[in-house]
Amino acid sequence: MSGLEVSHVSYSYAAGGRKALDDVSFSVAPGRFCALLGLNGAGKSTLYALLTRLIVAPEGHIGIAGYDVARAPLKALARIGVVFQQPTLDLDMTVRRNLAYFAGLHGLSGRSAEAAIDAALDRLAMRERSGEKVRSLNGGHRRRMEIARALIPDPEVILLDEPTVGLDAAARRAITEHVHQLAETGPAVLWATHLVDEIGPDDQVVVLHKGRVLADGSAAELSGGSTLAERFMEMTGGKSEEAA
Ligand SMILES: Nc1ncnc2c1ncn2[C@@H]1O[C@H](COP(=O)(O)OP(=O)(O)OP(=O)(O)O)[C@@H](O)[C@H]1O
Repeated sequence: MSGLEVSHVSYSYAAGGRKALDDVSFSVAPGRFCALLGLNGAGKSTLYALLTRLIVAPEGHIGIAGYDVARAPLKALARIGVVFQQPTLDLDMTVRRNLAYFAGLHGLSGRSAEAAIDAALDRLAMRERSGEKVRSLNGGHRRRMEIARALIPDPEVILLDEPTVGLDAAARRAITEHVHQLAETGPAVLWATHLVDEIGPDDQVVVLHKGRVLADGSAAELSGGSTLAERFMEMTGGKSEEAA
């Protein structure tokens, strides 16, 4: 299987210190939407930093589209689309200029860049906004634009780190639906969240708590006879690292 593979990954920020990630293993198949469900401090952002090689895992294996992130980092990273928690847009450029700049970073220019930009904007229903300055967009449209940007290199794995933070309910729903539809077109999607209402019954769910994987299965399987929210509360005690 390609897609995303994480195997026995551990990480501590300080030598000998507490593990932010402790023997984490799971995989996401192509075409799957996987929610990485965890409270504050669970280790979600640390995992994303390792997947994107912002930091390097001393232990374990990370595979992206069949490439080992440690042994073939350029090939692996070229197949990832990332939406980080903090927006990174130039507010005074138009949507299209922002995307064109990013396309250039990926070696695309001219007609191939335009085609990739149009296709990405269409997938997020954002084409009609392409001439607007980012500053004039609302939070939901800015986020959609960042997701469109992540699609430009036609990634096989898409990583989103709590992409709905700060958005209202309608924008949250729209983005969640768009990304579920995206997964159906082929890429493996990893969506970090602490909000169970962003997860559908057929989605894969990996529950991360205090650096460990507590559960991995479909939302329906994990819910059992109760709701996913109840099961998540039972597993974690509803307490984040900060609150504990
Ligand atoms: N740069 C850092 N230096 C030291 N410890 C860190 C650093 N970043 C995170 N941690 C610790 O690592 C653990 C995991 O944090 P991480 O940010 O990965 O969790 P998270 O699930 O992304 O939480 P949040 O939703 O709050 O971002 C926490 O105990 C956190 O305090």
